[in-house]
Amino acid sequence: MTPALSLNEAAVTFGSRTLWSDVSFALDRGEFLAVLGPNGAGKSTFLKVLLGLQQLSSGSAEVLGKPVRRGSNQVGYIPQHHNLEAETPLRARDLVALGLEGHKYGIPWTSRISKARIEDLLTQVGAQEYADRPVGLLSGGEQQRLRAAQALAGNPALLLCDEPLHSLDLNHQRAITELIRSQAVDRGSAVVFVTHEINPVIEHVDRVLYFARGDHRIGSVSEVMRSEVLSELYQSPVEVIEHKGRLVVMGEHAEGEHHND
Ligand SMILES: Nc1ncnc2c1ncn2[C@@H]1O[C@H](COP(=O)(O)OP(=O)(O)OP(=O)(O)O)[C@@H](O)[C@H]1O
Repeated sequence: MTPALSLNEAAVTFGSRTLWSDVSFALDRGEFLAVLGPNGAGKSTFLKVLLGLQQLSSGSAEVLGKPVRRGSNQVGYIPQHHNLEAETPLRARDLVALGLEGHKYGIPWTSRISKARIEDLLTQVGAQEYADRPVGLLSGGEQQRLRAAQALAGNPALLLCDEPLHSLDLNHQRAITELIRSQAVDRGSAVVFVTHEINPVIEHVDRVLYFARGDHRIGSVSEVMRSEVLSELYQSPVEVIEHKGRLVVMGEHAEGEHHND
């Protein structure tokens, strides 16, 4: 079967800085990839490449066997959290409906099936009680739950998530994680999940892509999240400790603390 996503010797360079290079792997339908790394390592840029918003400096990237392009309805995206303007003229349920294919033609396509899908998603993210309120008046966490529902509304083959649990309380972290997991397992979407904290999703993760210092590692959680692997990647001592099923990574450095040129 054609992979949901494949990269071949992909690299992004800004001026003299190589953000990352030589990234080659394929992600199958139903696979859950966690993307980790310190601030500025290039995680969001990786998602931008897959959204067709950032050109590769070299190599290639394909979604469902075709070169990446902007605005593909096969790709769902939960952006990094930011608050919507207070006067945004949309109700919560309209924001979710925008995730359906029909919005491309101006008006959300609200057949009975799509209405049912929207109601279902609103329930799953716990947004029923504020479904008719203006989105700009909702809290950051409430808006974030709607963004997750919106990204899933079109049943994307590839779901890209940029820190989707940010600003959510524990209960809603679990609800959104479960929604994303079921999109992968029950509907066969590939998931690329950028996060600073692997523990909330660790049981669902098939592979980890870890960026640091212009380099990367990819593999299963137990292959990548090891002291010797991350110490080599950071080129300084990093210790990975497992405690009651949680991973604690000690000694990680922010990207700004070194120069990789
Ligand atoms: N268009 C651009 N031109 C120049 N530099 C850029 C551009 N886009 C991103 N960068 C730089 O590339 C680096 C990686 O940014 P990116 O947002 O991908 O990091 P990140 O790993 O997602 O970080 P964070 O964890 O802080 O969200 C940053 O230093 C950023 O300033």
